[in-house]
Amino acid sequence: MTAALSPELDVDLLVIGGGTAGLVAAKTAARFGTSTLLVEAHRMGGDCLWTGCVPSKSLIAAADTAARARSGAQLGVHADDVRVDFAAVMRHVHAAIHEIEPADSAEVVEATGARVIMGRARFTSARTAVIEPVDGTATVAVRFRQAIIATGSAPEVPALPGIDGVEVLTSDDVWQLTEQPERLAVLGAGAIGSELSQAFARLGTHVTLVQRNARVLPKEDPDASTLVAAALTRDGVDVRVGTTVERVEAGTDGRSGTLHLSDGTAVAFDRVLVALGRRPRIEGLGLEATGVRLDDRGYVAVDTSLRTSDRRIWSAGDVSGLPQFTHIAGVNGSLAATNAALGLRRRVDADAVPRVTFTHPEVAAVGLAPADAAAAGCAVREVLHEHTDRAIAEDEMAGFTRIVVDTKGRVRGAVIVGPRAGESIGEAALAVRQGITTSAIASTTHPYPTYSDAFWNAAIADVRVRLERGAVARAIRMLARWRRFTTR
Ligand SMILES: Cc1cc2nc3c(=O)[nH]c(=O)nc-3n(C[C@H](O)[C@H](O)[C@H](O)COP(=O)(O)OP(=O)(O)OC[C@H]3O[C@@H](n4cnc5c(N)ncnc54)[C@H](O)[C@@H]3O)c2cc1C
Ligand SMILES: NC(=O)c1ccc[n+]([C@@H]2O[C@H](COP(=O)([O-])OP(=O)(O)OC[C@H]3O[C@@H](n4cnc5c(N)ncnc54)[C@H](O)[C@@H]3O)[C@@H](O)[C@H]2O)c1
Repeated sequence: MTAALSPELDVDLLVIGGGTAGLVAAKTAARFGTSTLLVEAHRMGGDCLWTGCVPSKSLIAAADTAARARSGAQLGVHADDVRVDFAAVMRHVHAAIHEIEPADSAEVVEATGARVIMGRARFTSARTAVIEPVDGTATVAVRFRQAIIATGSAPEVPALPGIDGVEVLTSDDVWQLTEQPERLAVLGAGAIGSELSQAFARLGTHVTLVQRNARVLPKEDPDASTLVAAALTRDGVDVRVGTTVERVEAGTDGRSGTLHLSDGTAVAFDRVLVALGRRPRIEGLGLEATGVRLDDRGYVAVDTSLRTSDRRIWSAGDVSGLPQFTHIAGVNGSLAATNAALGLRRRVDADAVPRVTFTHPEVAAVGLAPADAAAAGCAVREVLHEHTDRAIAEDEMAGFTRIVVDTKGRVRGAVIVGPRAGESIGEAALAVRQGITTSAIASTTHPYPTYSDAFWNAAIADVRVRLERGAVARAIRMLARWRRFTTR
């Protein structure tokens, strides 16, 4: 059928997907003067805006407010009878989405010179695609010189025995809840499971978190996992690690039920939220008509310049199999567009990419992990937040700032656990990216009292160690002796 269509649009660059990666890619290319077409099948803004970062951080803001009010007594403030109005919390969540939505709109993209079509795109060859517009109007055929696949990822719901009998929640639809579940079972303690378990518990839901791995947030520093697990437990989450779901027994309403776990225990729930990872959104994309190959996990395989195995097709964002964060989607969307539009071969930055899990305490990391420091010939310096005055003042001492430093004194990585760790990690990312030394950081006055002075003090600790050994130490001692001698 599509073979009979004559091309109606001829563009330099076709961008498929209007999430963060696609939006940034289209705007970048259009600003270069490249004729650019962005196609979005559902909603401009993608997952971050509608089902990801924005709603989750808005829910977390409400949950943190409730938790702060409840723990105020420790600081002498009694906010008795903290009451959560779940419907109002969800109104806040949706208000935040709608406040940000205009920034990701088709109008904003079109203002850069790109064209936007709301529709589903499918490749018909390595140079052509068809678009089925969402408004049901006639299919549009497109000829392109370059294309960027930015179709994102979707929640993975594994075929656990019995799960089909229950209407599960995922990060796609949990935002449509109108009633607060009394008992919520959360499967998976990665970023989504940990953030949402804590948020729902702080809002008053009884949450059971089931994690196959031996610890929550297994991709993070083990000490961060320990602190987050303790915080989840303190917030009332029933944390079950090292166990998995053997069978789901559905209740009569199709939503509630019982999880039968591999450790022999059972968990009754009113709703169950599945947060067991993501899968690439490539169904119906027509990749078989192109030379695009997939990696062993089924994601679009790209080289370091984000080019796929089809030389005219590039990919950015979650679907490209790189770490799934909005900032990476944005940076790589820009990079793919630059390479595609200008014929450059700029490379992705894999070393200095920060990530933050917005639990309380927040867990932020960048670069070389402390656990890998010794093997790389690096040292680890640490400041416990029990020695950070701002943390003491706020009664938030469960946390630490750890930096990884190479033999030349350059910061190669950092892990920060504590309130506002996500704000502090930016400085560490700059240091890692630019090869900044601990002495440069130590000689930069940081404001007091802040959480970021823990990063400063970790750098100072490293400088102190360096000054106390080897030639520098000998030179300092000689200078001091000389000074004593000359001022006798
Ligand atoms: C609950 C949750 C919380 C998160 N929190 C954070 C956070 O705090 N910080 C962070 O950095 N990251 C966070 N993330 C991850 C972040 O949301 C993603 O990494 C990011 O949205 C990926 O952007 P993307 O452009 O690759 O894909 P998406 O945003 O998924 O956009 C892809 C778009 O492509 C469209 N599309 C798909 N197929 C087609 C087609 N054939 N034709 C046309 N259009 C198509 C889709 O409709 C979609 O709009 C979170 C994710 C979740 C689920
Ligand atoms: N703050 C942020 O930046 C943020 C927030 C949310 C999501 N995200 C992104 O979204 C991605 C997906 O998040 P996610 O949490 O769905 O996936 P994930 O892969 O991070 O975590 C899934 C967890 O489920 C566990 N698991 C797997 N199978 C299981 C089973 N059968 N029973 C029990 N546990 C099982 C795994 O051990 C793993 O820890 C993240 O990797 C991240 O890139 C980022």
